Amino acid sequence: MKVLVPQQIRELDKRAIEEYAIPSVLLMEHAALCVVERIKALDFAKRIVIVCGPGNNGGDGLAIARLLAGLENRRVDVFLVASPDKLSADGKIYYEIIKKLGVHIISLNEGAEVLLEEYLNKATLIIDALFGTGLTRPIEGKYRKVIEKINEADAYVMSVDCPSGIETEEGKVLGTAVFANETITFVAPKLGLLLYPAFEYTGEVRVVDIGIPKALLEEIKSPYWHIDRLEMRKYLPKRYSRSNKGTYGRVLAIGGQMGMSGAIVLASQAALKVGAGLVTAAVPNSIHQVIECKLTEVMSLPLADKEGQLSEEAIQVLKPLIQKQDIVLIGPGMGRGTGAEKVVFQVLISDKPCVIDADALVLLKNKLELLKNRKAPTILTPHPGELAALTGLTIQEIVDNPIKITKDFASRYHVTMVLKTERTLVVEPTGNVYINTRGNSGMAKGGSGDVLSGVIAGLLAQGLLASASAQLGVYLHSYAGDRVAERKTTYAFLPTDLFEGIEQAFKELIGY
Ligand SMILES: NC(=O)C1=CN([C@@H]2O[C@H](COP(=O)(O)OP(=O)(O)OC[C@H]3O[C@@H](n4cnc5c(N)ncnc54)[C@H](O)[C@@H]3O)[C@@H](O)[C@H]2O)[C@H](O)CC1
Ligand SMILES: [K+]
Repeated sequence: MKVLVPQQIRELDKRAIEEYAIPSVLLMEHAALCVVERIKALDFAKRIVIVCGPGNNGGDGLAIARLLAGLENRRVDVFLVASPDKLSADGKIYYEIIKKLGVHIISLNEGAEVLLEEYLNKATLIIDALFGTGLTRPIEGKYRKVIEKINEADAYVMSVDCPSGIETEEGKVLGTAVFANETITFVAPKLGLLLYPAFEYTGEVRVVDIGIPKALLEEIKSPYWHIDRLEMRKYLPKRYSRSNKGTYGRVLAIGGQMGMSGAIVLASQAALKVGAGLVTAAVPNSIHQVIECKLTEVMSLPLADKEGQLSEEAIQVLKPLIQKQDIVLIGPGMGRGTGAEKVVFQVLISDKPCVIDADALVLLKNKLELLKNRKAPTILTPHPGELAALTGLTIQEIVDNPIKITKDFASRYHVTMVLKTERTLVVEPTGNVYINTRGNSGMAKGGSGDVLSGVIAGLLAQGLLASASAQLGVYLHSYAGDRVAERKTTYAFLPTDLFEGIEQAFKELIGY
């Protein structure tokens, strides 16, 4: 799904009004209807407090109050944190209506906070309509107090368009912000809502259509996309009744070292698990026996070894072997010795599509020109630490600016990047950015990344484009993680459990 920045939402709004003659108040009414529809689905929402700010977000809140006022068994109280004569034009319309309807409105001037606290404590649902996309400066004074009171209350909090205090372009908290249980956002997901730290405030995000003409939405260009089920279904590689193992691609997975046999086992098994036809794990001789014991369906190959890591001599065997593969995965558990570095060089100069992970990423640092000159599709799967090693930036710089830095790297070296964080990004060389919102803290564990690189490699081997392999891989992996966490909690799951989760992820994606 397309993700937009607030300025684009304003543009859509303006064009809907000017080019389609849709009165702005109609959009507000539509937005309010969507929120009320959701409120009606919440049985506990009997005592509702709506907190309204001065702009159109507050206007939405007043429009919601009008619709709720007509419902039985729901008590509605409105707190207006603005003087009525300074409301937006549409907000004023609703203010006049609800006043006439007899809705209980409390104007929140200095000193009325005690009253607010009293009402919030009795409420079962708080509607946060203080600020939306029009927030321009840090929250201070009475607004800060109101947000603090909302956060202290026990009631369920539903934010209108965004949690108040969140800036919706970069996802920053301006001063303070509402912690919502859910956010109903209008028109499209706003970029900021998907990013850190905002996503810790939004709760579940629901996107609703408020009647902006479809043609306008389709026309508007955005480099940002949310990785969601509908899109991912389209990427599922085809399975043919008339096929054999050669149909689904050969993967060579290079990695492993003494004391790290698990990483390459996980990665190579993951490639097979998502449908690749034939997978070979190429490992240093000293761990080959161990690998043979651990692997059943994956083939293995011992390579020349020096002190438990791959040695330079491994290249003689690897060079012809790479030519027989459809794709190469390199890095999991490989180590960073000089032999490993030579092997990375060999893969880079090959004409095979490849997935580069873990230690191999760090070894790329002095080979960036080779990376840039590759003709075959290349996918890099760093976490911020590995990207820091690759770029010479600090981890903090990457965490503060993940989109820009990953985009710059992807376009400069013509590679598809998968930046692994709690909001994993897939970035194409063209600059398109795909954001994943699934996954959980149970996946922050050694071995998870190895499964991911294997999954992506297995999809790439089946003929998907690099970006599609990366997006679908990230989706399946994080979806699997969420299913596993449901069964085992985020504490007690192991990356090997992801294999079972991947089965569920496929089933639900296919629609079994
Ligand atoms: N197409 C749509 O998506 C529609 C969205 N709607 C809603 O409108 C808001 C955006 O409304 P806008 O009036 O532009 O902004 P806000 O309501 O967020 O507030 C602006 C208001 O607040 C003042 N202000 C800004 N920052 C601060 C601050 N830190 N402290 C105090 N005051 C502040 C600013 O000066 C303005 O006066 C969108 O989110 C939707 O909820 C429409 O209802 C329908 C179409
Ligand atoms: K809000």
